[in-house]
Amino acid sequence: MVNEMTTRSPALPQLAPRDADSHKGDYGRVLLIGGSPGMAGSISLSASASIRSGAGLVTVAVPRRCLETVAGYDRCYMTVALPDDLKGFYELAASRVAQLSESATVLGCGPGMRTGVGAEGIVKTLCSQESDKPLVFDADALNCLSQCDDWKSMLAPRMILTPHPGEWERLSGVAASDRKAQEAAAVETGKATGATIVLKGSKTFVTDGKKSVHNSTGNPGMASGGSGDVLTGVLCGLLAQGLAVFEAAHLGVFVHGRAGDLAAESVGQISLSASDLLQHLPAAFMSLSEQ
Ligand SMILES: NC(=O)C1=CN([C@@H]2O[C@H](COP(=O)(O)OP(=O)(O)OC[C@H]3O[C@@H](n4cnc5c(N)ncnc54)[C@H](OP(=O)(O)O)[C@@H]3O)[C@@H](O)[C@H]2O)[C@@H](O)CC1
Ligand SMILES: Nc1ncnc2c1ncn2[C@@H]1O[C@H](COP(=O)(O)OP(=O)(O)O)[C@@H](O)[C@H]1O
Ligand SMILES: [Mg+2]
Repeated sequence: MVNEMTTRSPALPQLAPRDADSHKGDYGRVLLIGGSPGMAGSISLSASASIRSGAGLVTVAVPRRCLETVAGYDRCYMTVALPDDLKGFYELAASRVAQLSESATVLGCGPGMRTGVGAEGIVKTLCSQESDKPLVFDADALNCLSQCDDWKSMLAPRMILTPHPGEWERLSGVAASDRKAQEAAAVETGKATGATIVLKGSKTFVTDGKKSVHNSTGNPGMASGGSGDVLTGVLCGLLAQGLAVFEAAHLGVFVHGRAGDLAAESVGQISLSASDLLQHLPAAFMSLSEQ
C-alpha cells in the first residue's frame, strides 16, 4: 500500500511564460536514443512529441539502418546514425552516445531500441555518467536495466523511469496484476534512489518516494501502440525547458492525458492513434492556462 503519511500530493506545476527575446538555446537540447528496423516510428513519435512540448532543439540518434526512415517522418528534428548490426545498436554505439550526450541538456532512451549488447552498453554508459542532466528511461532501456542485478544502484535523482505494468514487473519483480503492490514498489524505489517513477496505466502514478500523485487525465482510447513513446518525448521537452524532474513527470502525464482526451473528442476513442496525441498536444498545452 502507498503510505499517504509518507508521501504528499503536490499542485500541478506550470511552465513559465517565455521571455520575448528568448531563443531556441534557452529551451534545451534533447538527445533521444532508440529505434530499430521495424520500430523506427517509436523514437520518431518521442522526438516529435519533444518538439511539440517546447524543446528548443531535438536530435534523434538511431541505428544507421533506420536513419533515412526516421529522418523522413518529421523535418523539425535532427538525426544522427549510430553503429548498428541487424539486431539494432552495435557495441560501438555506446561511446558515440557518450560523445553526443556532452552537448545535450536532456537525454531520453529506449523506445523501439530492442535489447542486446549494444543497447545494454548505451544504458550502462548513460547511467555511469557523472552528470546532473535529466535522463528519461522508457521501454527497452527499462528492459536492459532489468538485465542488471544491481539496477537500483544505477539509478539517480536526475532520472525518470516510465514503465508500463509489464515493464515494472520485469524490473521490480512485482506482478502487473497487483497494482497496489506495484505502486508501493515504485514509492520504495523512489525513496531508495531519488529517481522518479512514472508507473503508467489508466491512472498513471508518479512518485519520487517523497511526493506522489495519481494522474486524472487520459482515456482508454490511448490504449494504442505508441502512446507511451509520445509520453517519453513530452517529458524530455518539459525537462528541456527547466522543469525539475518530479515536476516534469507530474505535468507531463497530465498534459499527455489531456491531449488524449482532446483527441478522443475529435476522432473518438476507437480511432485514436499516437499520431492524434501529437496533433492534440498544442491544444493540451494551451488548455493549461485555463487550469
Ligand atoms: N510504432 C512503433 O514502432 C512502436 C514500438 N513499440 C516498441 O515496442 C517495444 C515493445 O514494447 P511493448 O510495450 O509493446 O511490449 P513489452 O515490453 O513486451 O510489454 C508487453 C508485456 O507487458 C505486459 N503488460 C502488463 N500490463 C501492461 C500494460 N498495462 N500495458 C502494456 N503491457 C502490459 C503485457 O501483458 P499482456 O498484454 O500479454 O497482458 C506483455 O506481456 C518497445 O521497444 C516499444 O518502444 C511500442 O511502443 C508500440 C509502437
Ligand atoms: N485505459 C487507459 N486510460 C488512460 N491512459 C491509458 C490507458 N491505456 C493506456 N494509457 C496510456 O497510454 C500510454 C501507454 O504506454 P505504453 O504501454 O508504454 O505504450 P507504447 O509502448 O505502445 O508506446 C501510457 O501513458 C498510459 O498511461
Ligand atoms: Mg512503451
